[in-house]
Amino acid sequence: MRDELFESFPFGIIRIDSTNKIQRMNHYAKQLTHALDPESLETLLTLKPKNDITTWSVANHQIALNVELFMVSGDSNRLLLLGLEPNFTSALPPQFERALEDLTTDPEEIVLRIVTMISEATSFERFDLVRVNPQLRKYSYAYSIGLEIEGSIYAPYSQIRKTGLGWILETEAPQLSSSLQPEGFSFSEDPMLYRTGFRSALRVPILFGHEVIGAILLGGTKALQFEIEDAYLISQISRHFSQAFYHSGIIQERSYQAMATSAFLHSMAENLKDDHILDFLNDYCIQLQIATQLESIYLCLLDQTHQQQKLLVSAGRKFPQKNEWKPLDKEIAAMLQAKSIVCYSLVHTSIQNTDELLNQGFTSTLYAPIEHRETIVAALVAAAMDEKASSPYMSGLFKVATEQLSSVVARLPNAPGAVPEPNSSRQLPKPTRKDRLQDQETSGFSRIIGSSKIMQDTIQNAARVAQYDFPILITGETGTGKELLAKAIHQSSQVAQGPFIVVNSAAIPANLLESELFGYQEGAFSGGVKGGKPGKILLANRGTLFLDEIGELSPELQAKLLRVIQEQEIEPLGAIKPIPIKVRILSATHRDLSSMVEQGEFREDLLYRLNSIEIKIPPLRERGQDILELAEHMLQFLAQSHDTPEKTLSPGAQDLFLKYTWPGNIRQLQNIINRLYVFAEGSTIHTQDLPPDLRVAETDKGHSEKEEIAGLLAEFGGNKTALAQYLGITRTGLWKKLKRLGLQ
Ligand SMILES: Nc1ncnc2c1ncn2[C@@H]1O[C@H](COP(=O)(O)OP(=O)(O)OP(=O)(O)O)[C@@H](O)[C@H]1O
Repeated sequence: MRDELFESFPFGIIRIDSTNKIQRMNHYAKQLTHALDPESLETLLTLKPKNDITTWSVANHQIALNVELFMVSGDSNRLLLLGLEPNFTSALPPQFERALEDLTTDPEEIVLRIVTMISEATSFERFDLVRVNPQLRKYSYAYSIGLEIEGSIYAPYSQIRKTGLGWILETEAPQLSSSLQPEGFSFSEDPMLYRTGFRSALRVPILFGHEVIGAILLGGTKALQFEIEDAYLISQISRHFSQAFYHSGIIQERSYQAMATSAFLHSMAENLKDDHILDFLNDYCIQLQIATQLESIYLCLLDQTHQQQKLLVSAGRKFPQKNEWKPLDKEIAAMLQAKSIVCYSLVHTSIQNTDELLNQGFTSTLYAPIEHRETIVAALVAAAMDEKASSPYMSGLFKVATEQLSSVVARLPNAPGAVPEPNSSRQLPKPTRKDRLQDQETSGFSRIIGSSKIMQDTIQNAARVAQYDFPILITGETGTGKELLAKAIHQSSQVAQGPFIVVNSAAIPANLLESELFGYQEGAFSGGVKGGKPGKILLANRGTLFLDEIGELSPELQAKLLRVIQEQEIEPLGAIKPIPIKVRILSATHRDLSSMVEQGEFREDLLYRLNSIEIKIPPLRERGQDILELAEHMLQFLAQSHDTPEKTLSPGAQDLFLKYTWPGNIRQLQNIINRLYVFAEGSTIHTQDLPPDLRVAETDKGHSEKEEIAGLLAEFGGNKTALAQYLGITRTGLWKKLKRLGLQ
């Protein structure tokens, strides 16, 4: 892999030792030697230790040299890597670039792709991916795999300068310890690495703009295991994914914060005494009003039949409303009809302006529904004397606020007349555990769209078996909703309160899957936390483990998994004794496991263990009107989340949607809908807006999946990456599909 890159570029490596003596290490490109005149070397020595582009005037012509600087520790030498090609510093072998093409913001997926790429680029016995936040002076291990290090390699940020990570943070350049030896240790963690058996280390920064936002740390058990070319290649890889890594870090941080906040709020709501609920809601409105600087916020309870409303608590400028039941305001009625936030504004002519509050000195208002068990039970209303209440920002904030309030408001009975008076000490019923389970049950399966008989039967079967702890095997083509169904089963199961852990056997490189599933023995590990790395099976303890693409499991792992199921215990790598576990196993595959058993590719005993009940999800083409329901749902969602007018499919377009075979199922449908939402003009999507292959369905009714895919492949000029993206499936998924259809 590495050689492919280097063969295609003229480049050379020179060593500058501490006495400024220059030594050529190798020269793939003869031209570069021209650059090594004394004057140029002076210039080189002034460069900062990070990649730079320098232009030399050599002989009669100018050459632009891309220069990368690396440090090889053990001595104070620097290595310079020089390239002649104008795009030398951005080049990456095509297979790596392709791995970055399918855009994703899923932090886990990005981390996995990085691990896969690095493991394809070079061999190592230990890999750490570190996220760094220089502003907050903190760092964390995003992923670690490989030999466990003896001792704690974690250093507090204040002492980070002594570590290899600190060095690359300061210099923004890679660091290569080609031969770790006690006489030549450079960093505080080197003795521990050496004791563990590592003989070489490579540390590469991940730069985003001018900032180090992370690092890749590799350990090797052989001296000279990594070379300067590895450092260069990994720097290149890191540069390509740095943006995705940066953004996924932000997303992850936010989702952690959101989860923590929601857990915090839920537990507060749970422990709130009944006679404190109104005080809580009152305080909440006051805090929200102070934080948002809106003039007025109030919370209104609705009766079960949605005929009446009642002011419950308010903050800021008071409304001329009493705390008693009255017929619905028409804005609240509009909110109920839209089942989403509605805004009014004096200024935006596009927003229909009928709000009475606007006549009372307010210029914008917002009405946000609070739902419980999919029923709107209250409204959070805001009014402002500027445009703030009708801004998309405020809608986003109120969406979160209403979701948070839902569990508190749910504790108020919402029948007319049954509302406790403020500060009353009347006891309200607490939701029971059964209530909560029922709640989740509705939410899990209700997220699955499809009223076709075949789909309804499938959902019903799944809901029925969810309550038992039998292992379930979910089969179906790629993108049919296997994971969605698995999650719904978990949410309706006895272990709904436990974790739902997903392992996609196809997405994780085979050599890393074992530790991903089974984890490591105890000892210092990521972030210096004692206890090793728990595998996903252990993480799923008292919950559900969803093994996606189970057909991709190697024979060794099949055997180990079988043992886990039979013995109900796991043995992390290197552990002294097994750990007992209780996990509900759901698995999924798009492959025919029975014929894999016949071919000797899948263990029969494991198959019997996994599919005590099989649920087959039909492909989209067999679900009739579901296609239109899903399309409509996706269009509505896009319009709502972007605050734009809704688009609908014309009858002709609907017809073509029904005729098409949807080889990529719902993922493909989502891709097409996204594109139509962006590019189709006007509020109706017509047949001519549809992609060509859908329009072909108009004339060619007897299209088979094979013909469909073959036609698409030709249309994309054989570019499988582009086709996989179009179908909304991974390249591995496409490869399997082509193989199945005999098109490979
Ligand atoms: N019936 C459905 N209603 C709403 N959304 C759906 C439905 N089925 C699938 N989806 C959505 O389609 C996408 C693909 O679904 P999912 O990942 O569950 O499919 P899968 O069969 O597990 O795919 P793969 O085999 O490729 O892993 C997801 O975004 C999912 O939320």
